Amino acid sequence: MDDTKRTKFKTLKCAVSEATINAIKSMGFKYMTDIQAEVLPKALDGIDVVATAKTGSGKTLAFLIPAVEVVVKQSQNNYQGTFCIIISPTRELAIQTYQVLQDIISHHEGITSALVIGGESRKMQSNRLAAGVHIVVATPGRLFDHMRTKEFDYSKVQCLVLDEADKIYQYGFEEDLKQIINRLPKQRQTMLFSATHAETTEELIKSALRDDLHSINTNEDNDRATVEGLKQGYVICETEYRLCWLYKLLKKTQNLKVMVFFSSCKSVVFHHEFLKKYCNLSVLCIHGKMNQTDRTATMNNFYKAEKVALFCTDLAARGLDIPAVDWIVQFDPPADANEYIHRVGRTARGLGAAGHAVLLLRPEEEEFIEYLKEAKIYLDKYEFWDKLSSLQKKLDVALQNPEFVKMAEEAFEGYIRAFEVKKLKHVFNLLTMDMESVAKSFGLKEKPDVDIRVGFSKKHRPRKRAMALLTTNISSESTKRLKT
Ligand SMILES: Nc1ncnc2c1ncn2[C@@H]1O[C@H](COP(=O)(O)OP(=O)(O)OP(=O)(O)O)[C@@H](O)[C@H]1O
Repeated sequence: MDDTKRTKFKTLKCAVSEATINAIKSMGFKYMTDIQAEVLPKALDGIDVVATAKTGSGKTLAFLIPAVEVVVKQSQNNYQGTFCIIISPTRELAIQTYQVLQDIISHHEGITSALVIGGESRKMQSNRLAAGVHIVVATPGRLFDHMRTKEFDYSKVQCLVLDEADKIYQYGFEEDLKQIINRLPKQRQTMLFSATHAETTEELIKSALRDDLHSINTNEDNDRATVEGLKQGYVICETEYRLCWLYKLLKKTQNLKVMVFFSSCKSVVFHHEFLKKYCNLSVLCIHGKMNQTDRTATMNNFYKAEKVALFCTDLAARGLDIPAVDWIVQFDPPADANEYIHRVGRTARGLGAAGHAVLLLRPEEEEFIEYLKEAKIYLDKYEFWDKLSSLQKKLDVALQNPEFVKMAEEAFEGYIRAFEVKKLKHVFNLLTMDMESVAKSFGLKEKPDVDIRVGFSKKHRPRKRAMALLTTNISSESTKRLKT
């Protein structure tokens, strides 16, 4: 859309304080994005809102502006206390939202805020909360911990924002969130934001929002699910050459900012160790097993970097707004279309932005492209490079280190386990997977001794049907193959 057809933030002057308008101006924004133009008038009127809009469409300001204005309205009354809570599914997203909030409130006098996330000092957070900060940005687990203490008085909360609502459930915070919602004052405004809509969101809407809510979905009118500025394609690669393909890609993109998605922490660790230490490439990594200090430091480095690759799990896929990411590489396939959308949403963000994405698939997985088409995601087929460098010598050096061998074996296991939880079993088929080739793709000469039928972690335990398949229906041949 050309800017002349867009609505200016200035038009909100009657409902938004001058300080907020000035803050938006200093952030460099003049026109509202579609979702902002739809949400802001309603939300500023105190109406409950459910908003679904593409990644990078500007949802953060669509809820932060009304949240700040709730506090501004209080300035005439008794100004002490927590009036707004914003809940994010991941610590990184909470940190980012908190930073944007600081940009807005820096133009206001006396509005206070706190960041309440896991991995950081409870005592310090508790002191901030006891002081009655106006706006709290939090992850659900830690927020609920504080709500069970006497120090945190949340009885004045008038506005609750649930950002990336479907993911809050998916990350296992369902119970915490239910308890939080039950404890908060019933007379409040609730806003729920997401880029994709999951069934669980419906349940949440029923339990947390008022009946006269306003529902906005700027995705519905579009004939494609991803943003216009994104050029996206896929590459078919034989399993055993996957690592060589990644190496070549990183060599070719050395002057760019790239995010590479993996399905397990262990896979991130293995690929990071090999490509950084043994291939001398410039690579960062982030995953859920790292401590919070390292996670934050890595994200800060990646924010600032102009050219580097970040290896990550889907922890980093949601909501993060990193400047100028050139390429999104999905080295391991996403679980479904929603996850695809969130991953590629880390590039081509904001009005008129551009970016690239590539999805790597094994030949058996090509049907996934049809499935994406049904979800209005259209990918070009990219040519595979005919020449890949052999990494065997480098791998042989690395494999002399027993710790590296352990990393490779764990990454192998992590890769397979990720398939257990994928819904599209006929596309991501564990039963027909050639485990020898998978082992080779982790540099291993032989399949490690991993029995994928036992020792399922709770999170990865397959549903009854899948378990029955694994234990009874499969032929002895495939049993042998599975018991790698
Ligand atoms: N009105 C605007 N004009 C121009 N750029 C904007 C505007 N509003 C937000 N942006 C920029 O667009 C980018 C994406 O915004 P934001 O992070 O809020 O997207 P989002 O919809 O929350 O995405 P996701 O679903 O991935 O979390 C940010 O860099 C932000 O600064």
